[in-house]
Amino acid sequence: MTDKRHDWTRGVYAITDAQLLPSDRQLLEACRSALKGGLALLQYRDKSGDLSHRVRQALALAMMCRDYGVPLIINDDLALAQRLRDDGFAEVGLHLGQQDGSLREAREVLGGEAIIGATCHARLDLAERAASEGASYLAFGRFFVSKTKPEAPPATLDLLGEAGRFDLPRVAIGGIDIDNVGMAREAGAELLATVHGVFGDVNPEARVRALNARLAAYP
Ligand SMILES: Cc1ncc(COP(=O)(O)OP(=O)(O)O)c(N)n1
Ligand SMILES: Cc1nc(C(=O)O)sc1CCOP(=O)(O)O
Ligand SMILES: [Mg+2]
Repeated sequence: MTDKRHDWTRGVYAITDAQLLPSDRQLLEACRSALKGGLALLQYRDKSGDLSHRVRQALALAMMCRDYGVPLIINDDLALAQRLRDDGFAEVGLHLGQQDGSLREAREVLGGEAIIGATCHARLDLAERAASEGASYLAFGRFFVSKTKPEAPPATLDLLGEAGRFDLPRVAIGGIDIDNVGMAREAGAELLATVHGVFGDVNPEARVRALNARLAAYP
């Protein structure tokens, strides 16, 4: 029998953006389009602080992601991830940056199976710590010029090769797009995370397909 479980550890990791997708309708249409293109992971990233808005949008995305068999990752907010998991969305995970609370605590709360990612910037010491605290993947960046977060600290691609020693999926983030996704993959990133590379276009599905086609050249 073939194993049809979704492999979230390789491929395109799309991240939503409230400036690019301000309404519920825009967010949901764009995410459905991106999911049709074939995502490994989708992250809900919303800095509004409006709890009811965030719960409503995250719940709608969790339902949609379930239909496509793609894990939804909640940015920053352990309580929201926990709430969705308590509502039966067992595929919901969490992404934590360095200022977003304890990874160890998140692992305890969400359990051993949850996908929990960690921002490591350009630092292997942060990666080492995240790995020891139970991270499921390690995110490095920013590698290229980012429209979403131009102030993020820069990183160089050789870092990705060095991070292979942690034996966890490596995420490359920051300005990832069609012109450089192959370079980031070749340098060692299994997951290619992008906001503008997917949602900066009227046709996210076509963007994801194009990114996946580039990645297919690197088995
Ligand atoms: C996959 C991925 N990698 C890095 C980040 C950045 O997280 P963080 O440093 O906490 O910054 P914000 O996204 O919260 O502004 C991410 N979200 N996803
Ligand atoms: C959210 C985020 N974190 C980054 C980091 O380097 O930690 S770069 C970034 C923005 C990614 O958006 P885009 O694909 O449009 O550059
Ligand atoms: Mg954060």
